[in-house]
Amino acid sequence: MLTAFQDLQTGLRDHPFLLLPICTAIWVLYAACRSKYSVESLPVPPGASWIFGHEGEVVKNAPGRIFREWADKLGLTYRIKAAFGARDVLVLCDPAGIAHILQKKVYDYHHSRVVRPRIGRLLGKGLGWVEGEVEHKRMRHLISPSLSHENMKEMESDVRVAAMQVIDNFTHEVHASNNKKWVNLFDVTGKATLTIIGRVAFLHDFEGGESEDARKILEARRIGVSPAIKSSSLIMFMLLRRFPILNDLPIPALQVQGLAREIIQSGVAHEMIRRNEDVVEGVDPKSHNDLLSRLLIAHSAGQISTEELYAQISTFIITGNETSTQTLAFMIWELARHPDVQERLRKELKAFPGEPNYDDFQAKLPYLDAVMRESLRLYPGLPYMERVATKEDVIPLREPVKLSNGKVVSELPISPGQVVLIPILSFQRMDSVYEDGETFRPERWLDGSVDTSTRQFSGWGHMLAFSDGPRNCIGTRLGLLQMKVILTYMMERFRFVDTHEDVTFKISSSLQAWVADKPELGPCLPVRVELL
Ligand code: HEM
Repeated sequence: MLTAFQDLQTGLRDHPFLLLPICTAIWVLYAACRSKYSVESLPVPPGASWIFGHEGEVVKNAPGRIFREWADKLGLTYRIKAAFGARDVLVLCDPAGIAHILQKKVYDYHHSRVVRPRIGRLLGKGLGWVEGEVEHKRMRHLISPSLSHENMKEMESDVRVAAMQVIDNFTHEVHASNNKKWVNLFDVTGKATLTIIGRVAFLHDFEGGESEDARKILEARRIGVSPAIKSSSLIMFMLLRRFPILNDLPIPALQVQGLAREIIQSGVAHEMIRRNEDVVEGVDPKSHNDLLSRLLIAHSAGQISTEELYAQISTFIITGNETSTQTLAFMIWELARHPDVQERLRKELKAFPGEPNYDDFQAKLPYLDAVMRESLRLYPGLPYMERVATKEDVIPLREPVKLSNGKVVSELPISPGQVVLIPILSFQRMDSVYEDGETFRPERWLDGSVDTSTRQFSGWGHMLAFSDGPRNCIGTRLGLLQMKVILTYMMERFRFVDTHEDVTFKISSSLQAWVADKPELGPCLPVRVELL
C-alpha cells in the first residue's frame, strides 16, 4: 500500500498533468456515491447565512411561517442549510413521506441528537425518551391500560372534581377584582391540568395548583421556557446540532429546562411513592389501573428499575400538564378574539340537557369538537418534530419533487444520519391544505371544507397535533377530555374578552407566547375575564 502511494507520488512529480484526470475521477466517484442519496439535490431556499444557514431565518420569523413560505415556493419537500456547517436538514411537509416515517418506519427514525437530550432533561428517561422497538413497546404496554378508553370513563368524575377546584378559586379571584380581571391564561390552565394529572394518574392532590409542590413545579416550567426569547440562548440552541457535546456541559439555558423534572423527582415523586406503597401488597395488577399503581406494581415485581419509576412519574406529570396547558390557553385566547364563536359554543353547551359525560363529549357536542380541532390545528402543542434516520431508507412522496439535475422523483433515498424536520405547525396552516390556513374558523370542521388529502394521517382529526403511528401521543384521550371539561365549566361561568395586546410567539420545545412589550411577565397569554 505504502509502495503504491510512493509510486503515485513519484508519478505525479514526473507527470503533473495527471493530477487533473485523477481529481476528476475522485470527484465523479464521490458525486456518484452522494447522488445515490437525493437530499443533496433537493431544492434549497435562497439566502442562507454562512454561519447560521437557514436556521437564523427560522428563529427570526414567527414560528412556522418561514417553512410555509419556503414550501409555497419550493414544494412540500426541500432541504435547508443547518447552522455552523452541520449537515443539511430535510424538511418534509409531504403527507405520504410523513406517514411513512411516523407509521411505517417509526423505529428506524429516532429523536434527533438535538431533541433526545432535551427530552431527557425536560421529562426524564421515560416513555418519551426511549428508543428501539423492544424497549418502547415494553413501556407503552405497561402504561397504556391506565389511559385506555375504559379507564377514561372511570376517571371522568375525578377530572371534574380537579377542574372544579381550580375554577372555584378562579371565580373568587374574578369576583374580588370587581368582575374585570386581567389574566395570564397560562396561570389558570397550568393549575387546572396539573391538578387533574395529579389526581387521575398519581392519586395526589395538588390543591387546585396552590400547594407548595404545585407552585414550585409551575414556576420551574415558567423559568424553563424563558430562555426562548433571548438571542444568546437561541444561538446556543443552534450550536447543539453541530456540537451535541454541549448537552453535557453546565450551561444555564439548558439546565433550567430540567428544573421541573428535578423538583418532581427529588420531591413530590417520593411522597407519591411512599404514600401508596401498600398498593403493591398482594394485589391483582388488573384491579389497579391508575398509572401510579401500575408503575409501583411493576417496580415491586422487578419489571422496572427505580430510575425508570421516577422517570415515568416526572414524564407524565410534565407531559400531562404542559401541552394541554398551552392548547387550552390558546383556545380560550382565540375565543376572546372571536366573540361570535364564543357565543355559539356557549349556546351549544347551554342547550345540552344535564352534564355531558365522556361519551357525550365524543359525539354529541359537535361545535365544541370543532373548536378543539381548530385550536389544535393552529396551535399544536409541539410545533416541530425532528427525527434522524438510523438506517438507509427510501421515503415515498405524494407530491413529486424536481432535483437539481432536472430529474423529477417521487421517492427519496435517505442515508443514515439524515435529520428530518416535520414542521407540524406550518403544515397545519398551509393554504393548499386548509384554504385560509391562518384563520381561526371552527366551522371548517363542520362544513366539509377540510381537504381530504390530510386523511393520510391516521391520528386524531387526521392531523399531526398528537403525532401519528406507534409513537403518537399516549395521553390524547386524557388531553382532550380534560380540555373539554375545563372549557365547558369556564364557558358556563365566564366571558373572555380580548385585551388587544401585541402577543408574539416563540418555540421552547412547546409553543409559547409573550406579550411583546411585557417580556418581564415571562410566557403570557392575556385576556380580560368577566363573570356571567
Ligand atoms: C393537548 C394535549 C397534548 C398534545 C397536543 C400532545 C402532543 C404530543 C405529541 C405531538 C407527541 C409526539 C412527540 C414526539 O414523537 O416527539 C406526544 C407524545 C407523548 N405525549 Fe402527548 N400531547 C398532549 C397531551 C398529553 C397528555 C395529557 C399526556 C399524559 C397523560 C401526554 C403524554 C405523552 C407521552 C408520554 C408521549 C410520548 C409517547 C411515546 O413516545 O410513545 N400527552 N404528545
